[in-house]
Amino acid sequence: MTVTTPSAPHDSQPALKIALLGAGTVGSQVARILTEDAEMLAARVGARLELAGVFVRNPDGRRDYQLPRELYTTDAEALVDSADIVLELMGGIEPAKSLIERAIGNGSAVVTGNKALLAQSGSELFAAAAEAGTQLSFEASVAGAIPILRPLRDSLAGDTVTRVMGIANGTTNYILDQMDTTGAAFDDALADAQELGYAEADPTADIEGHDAAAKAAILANLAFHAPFRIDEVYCEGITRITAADNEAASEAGYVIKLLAIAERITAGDGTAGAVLRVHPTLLPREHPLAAVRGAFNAVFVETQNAGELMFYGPGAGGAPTASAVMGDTVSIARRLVRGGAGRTHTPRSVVPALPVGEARTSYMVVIRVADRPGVLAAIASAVAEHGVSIESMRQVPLAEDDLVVEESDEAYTDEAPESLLRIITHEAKEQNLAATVATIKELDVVTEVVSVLRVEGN
Ligand SMILES: NC(=O)C1=CN([C@@H]2O[C@H](COP(=O)(O)OP(=O)(O)OC[C@H]3O[C@@H](n4cnc5c(N)ncnc54)[C@H](OP(=O)(O)O)[C@@H]3O)[C@@H](O)[C@H]2O)C=CC1
Ligand SMILES: N[C@@H](CC=O)C(=O)O
Ligand code: NA
Repeated sequence: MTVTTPSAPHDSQPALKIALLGAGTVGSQVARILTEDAEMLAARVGARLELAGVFVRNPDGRRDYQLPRELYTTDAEALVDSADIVLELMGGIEPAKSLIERAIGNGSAVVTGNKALLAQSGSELFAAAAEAGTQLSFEASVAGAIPILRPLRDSLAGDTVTRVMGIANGTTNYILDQMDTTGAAFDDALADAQELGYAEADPTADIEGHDAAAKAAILANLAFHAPFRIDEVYCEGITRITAADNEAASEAGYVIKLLAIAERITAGDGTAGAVLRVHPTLLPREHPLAAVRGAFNAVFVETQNAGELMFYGPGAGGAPTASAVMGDTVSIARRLVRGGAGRTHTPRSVVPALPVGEARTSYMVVIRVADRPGVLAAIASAVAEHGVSIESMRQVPLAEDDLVVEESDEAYTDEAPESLLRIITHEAKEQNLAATVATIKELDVVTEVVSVLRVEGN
């Protein structure tokens, strides 16, 4: 599609120059909105939003939404220096960080969706924007189109947020949902997510949990008004999930979701802090998060006064994310027209990140055991040894053809039939649960640890 930039609405209106860095999945949709909705935006802002240019690697590349060729440039510095508002939609750390710093140094406002950058260098960028008296907005960086960051920073600023838990990565939710509902293979579902524009340029960030971890750090930063970085987030992706995990989840009435959790806790030594964690998690099928389909996201926020809030909507995709970018852009543009200092985010609280072992959670452990007297007692004793109590234990005899009997292994004779034992623990400290699994693995009545997954929402 090729459009000519429409004649500027209301030439008498002042114009704000917009620099667009990146014209991929999200940037091309922002270009579309700036072009097709120019009249509406000008009326809403009180000034025209004039696209000064688009920085890309390949100015002759084909785009989802094609602007006139002369708007595309590889001279990022000149473009940034010409703009009132810089929209950074490139991704990656460099040159995005240097260009954002350049824009802030010029006193220009910045809008970004770059969660990887903010989770690594957000504190210094927020400080630079505050020092320059300009605005750095980033609603698109977490949960796509969902307005979650502004409510955390502003609407809930007078409350105390104690926990944030949600599905914050659309690509992995799409993959898990496709595998759960259609039996799709992992690789096929990932390829679809990439085709649909959900995945990062390098989808390893999605499937290994790094994208969700970056978002957990940003959510915690705004929820707890304290700086957090991605290297303070415990992170497990979905690539370790096995068919046995999926079978165990389904058999027990659960669904597996990749959850990002940031929670205020007090450690065993009395230190008040926060644990930030991302990992595959079992949710009861009736839990609201279990019903989140496709690339949608949903975030639960627990607070002292407002109670529990839930935010839901598209977490990925060009147009939904562009909506969040444009929300920040219009908000900034209105302030530039009206005058006044930019709204900055300067996290002042000190909330130390605590090790994941201090978190309280529960586990579902599925093991294969020899079916003989004393097995349950041995398991119960191993669990109790670490101060963990069992919520439920279910034994399922294994049919003969379920057994893979190795010739050389005398333990697997006809005299010792086996069964699957599914244990769901009560909530306990992560470190005690992990120690319990390690002890169970060593028991001679246990022939295999089939599945170990954390459980939420029981
Ligand atoms: N996709 C999504 O659903 C969401 C994405 N985001 C974030 O938004 C940002 C953009 O994502 P998305 O649009 O999907 O990414 P794409 O990979 O689709 O687009 C990236 C764009 O930036 C340009 N670009 C990248 N690196 C450079 C460079 N070194 N020099 C010049 N141009 C460069 C590319 O140019 P060229 O086209 O010439 O290669 C391309 O136009 C990322 O930070 C991402 O994490 C946030 C929320 C949702
Ligand atoms: N790759 C990300 C894009 C949005 O942040 C995701 O899948 O959520
Ligand atoms: Na958002």
